[in-house]
Amino acid sequence: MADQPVSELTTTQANQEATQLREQLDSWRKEYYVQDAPTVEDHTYDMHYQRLLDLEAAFPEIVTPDSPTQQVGDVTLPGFSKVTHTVPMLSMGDVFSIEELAEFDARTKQNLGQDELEYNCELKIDGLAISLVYENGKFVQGSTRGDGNIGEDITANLKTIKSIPMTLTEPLSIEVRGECYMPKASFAKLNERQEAEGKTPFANPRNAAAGSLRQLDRKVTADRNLDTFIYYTSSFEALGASTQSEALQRYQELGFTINPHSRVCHNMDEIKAYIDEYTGQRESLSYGIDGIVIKVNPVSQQDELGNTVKVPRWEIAYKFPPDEQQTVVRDIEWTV
Ligand SMILES: CC(C)(C)c1nc(N2CCN(c3ncccn3)CC2)c2cc(C(N)=O)c(N)nc2n1
Repeated sequence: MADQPVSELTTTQANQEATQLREQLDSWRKEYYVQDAPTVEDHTYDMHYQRLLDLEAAFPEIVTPDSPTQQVGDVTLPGFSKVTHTVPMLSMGDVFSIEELAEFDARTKQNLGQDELEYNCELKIDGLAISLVYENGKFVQGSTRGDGNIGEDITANLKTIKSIPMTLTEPLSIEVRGECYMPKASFAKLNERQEAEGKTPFANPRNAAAGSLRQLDRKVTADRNLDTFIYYTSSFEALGASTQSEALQRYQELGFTINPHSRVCHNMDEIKAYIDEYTGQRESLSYGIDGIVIKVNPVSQQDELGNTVKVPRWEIAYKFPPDEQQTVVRDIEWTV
């Protein structure tokens, strides 16, 4: 039935197929949103969702109020209230080769009318983005990135993470962002326990961190040994920093944990050296990284470049090739 054109179906047939689709979609949503362990690609989910939309459009009488098509917007888990990010949490443009990175460098120089730029290079931590809000130096709210505009309030869970300060060293009212991640050693221990208890192991540290953060029971989160690196604030004026590298120092002074491997680079050669160094160190780091983030260092130039609808023009993520091809791609790169 599923591949029969909707126009050839009877109402009964459409209703039967729609009911099956709703059950299938609901179970996939539960895997994705509740267990953080999806078993199908987004594309598969989207194809079935579109089929249900087509059926319900052709046969409006079969629509049910609990149909996934009737739940508007991003589904938040029961028990987590929504948080609207006052400054949207943008995503990141990404490139997969040094050549594309050189194009980003050339384009950015041209946009700024400069022939030399200062970048801040950072490891791209493989965790999930969080937002932390402080009022007069007190932690008041924490949330997930969600869809960039609306996330889930996970304040109680974030309070169990040792690297998140409840009080800053200065009474600032700021919102900061960073990556919450699970160290590799904690991930291995957690999966041993999952298997020992007959539970499904997590696919990777990122899923484990997401699943641990979005636990309704904060005691479970507390037991997962999560950690954070802070890298951004939407309240730059409150910070008193004029570059990304100075801002990182300020986050540390305020009591946050920052990643110790950031480096100011002045040209593509220095950026390439940084990428090569940390491509080689990847396995030895105690946490997962999936690339390098290159940011224009002066905030004034970041503001001048601005953002597109989805991503800042002043930063790019260089993504490592997927593990299985890593050695092959790396060899080719060495001959370049
Ligand atoms: C604030 C900016 C936009 C410059 C920014 N955004 C980031 N991200 C955005 C996209 N994010 C995202 N997440 C889920 C879906 C789409 N985008 C996840 C964080 C950064 C992530 C890392 C990292 N991982 O180590 C980092 N050192 N710096 C970042 N800087």
